[in-house]
Amino acid sequence: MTDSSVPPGGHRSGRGPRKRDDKRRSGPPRGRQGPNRPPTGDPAREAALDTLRAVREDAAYANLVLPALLRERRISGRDAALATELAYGACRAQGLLDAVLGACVDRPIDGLDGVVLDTLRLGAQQLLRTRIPPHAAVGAAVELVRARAGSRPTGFVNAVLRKVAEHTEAAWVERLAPSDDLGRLAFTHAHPRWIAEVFARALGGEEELTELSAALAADDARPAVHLAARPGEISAEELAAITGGEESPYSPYGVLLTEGGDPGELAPVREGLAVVQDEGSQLVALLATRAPVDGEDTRWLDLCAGPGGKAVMLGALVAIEGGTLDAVDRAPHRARLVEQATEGLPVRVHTGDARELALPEAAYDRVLVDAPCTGLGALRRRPEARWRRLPDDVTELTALQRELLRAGLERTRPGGVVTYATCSPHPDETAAVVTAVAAETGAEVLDTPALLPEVPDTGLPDGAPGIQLWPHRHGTDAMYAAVLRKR
Ligand SMILES: C[S@@+](CC[C@H](N)C(=O)[O-])C[C@H]1O[C@@H](n2cnc3c(N)ncnc32)[C@H](O)[C@@H]1O
Repeated sequence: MTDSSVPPGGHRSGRGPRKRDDKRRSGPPRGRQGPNRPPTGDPAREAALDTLRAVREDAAYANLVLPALLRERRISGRDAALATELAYGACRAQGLLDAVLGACVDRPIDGLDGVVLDTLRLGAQQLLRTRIPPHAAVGAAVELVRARAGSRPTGFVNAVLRKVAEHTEAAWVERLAPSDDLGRLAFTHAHPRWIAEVFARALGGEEELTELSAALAADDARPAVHLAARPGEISAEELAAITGGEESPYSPYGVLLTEGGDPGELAPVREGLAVVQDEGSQLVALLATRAPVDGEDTRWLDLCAGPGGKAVMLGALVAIEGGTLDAVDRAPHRARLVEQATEGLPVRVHTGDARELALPEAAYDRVLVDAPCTGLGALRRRPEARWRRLPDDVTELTALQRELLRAGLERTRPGGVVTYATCSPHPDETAAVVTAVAAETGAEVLDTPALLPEVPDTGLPDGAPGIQLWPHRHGTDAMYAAVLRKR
């Protein structure tokens, strides 16, 4: 199970999610523009528009809304691919599209009617970031807004999109981008400036603008889909042969899918022999098993396990050792997902706060703390997230991250190891947490890149502890991990 398939419920996926929204987010959008509107004969753009509305009005997650909507409306094949490209593309590029639209409209675009704004974003996305011919993009937008809001806004939508079409994306960037290098790169690759600053810090400073440009570009592209073979059940070679994919470059369990389509429908996934999981997550689970420990190595603990992607791999690997894994999650629905994902493995699932749960102290040989984080390393998978996250989200999370890492160390026996991981490269959530907790507790931070020697270029700048994976370097999410030994 990838982090992308995670039903959002933790802190990682979106700003201040309200629990009661989870159900609504996972279903197709309803309401004014819901099922009763007249069809336009353009199911792909209608689905994309409904997704943008749900994201804007309900703070929904595009990667949950759209698939549900495609299923419900039985949209498949080319229409499904087009709906996905347009909806996710418009969400990803929202800041850039809004800047261009703002230059074409003589009033603040925030004040526009919601349907009109969504239609304009969708139209601008097609004009600037796809190969759809301009007349087709503008015509489709006009028909869409006519079907949703009547004929009144059609002239306005037509006129604004014609202005957008006067320049290419590159020419708009030339006109509108901030003049400083970092601001320009952020604008060019449709990222908020603060996130570009965080990436620059994680890469070692603003001097390295070529690498920052590559990082932002890779983060703006759709991610590849990887499967993880369940250790002991099927090899990556067999899985690749069955699925027509390719063995992943680094993970011995990984398969890169080369064909489109719903990976959940593949036979090995349906039969529980493989899960959809980014190669970076596979490498973090693998890393957690790498540092040698003296003596027994059969009691493992996954303190933040939901929805269970890494718990499946750890459970399968500890089974081979004849051991057991305790898996904890605070959110009951995510703990249930861990139970489902690890069925048949020697895994006991506990629901509760990892900081308080009555688990044995100083008892585990290996512990994984895959902490809730901003998810800035998996923005490729959450199309709208980069515009929803705020710099302040980090402060709230780092206190929890430190407490969870401390809780992990308390449960570890002397000589045992704890792997701390985030799917964020934000230095405050990664090396800073590890350095502070190691100093407080006396834990030894191990040379983590040396534990994963087959993956190149994982070291952090200035000798900071841990490994950092990157989409532009490794083709994975930007996962961070560090291994500590309890003294
Ligand atoms: C990054 S996700 C874990 C992903 C998981 N390891 C996987 O590979 O599928 C973080 C998880 O921590 C859980 N969580 C947050 N605070 C927690 C706490 N205090 N105790 C236990 N779990 C917590 C969230 O519910 C979320 O499921």
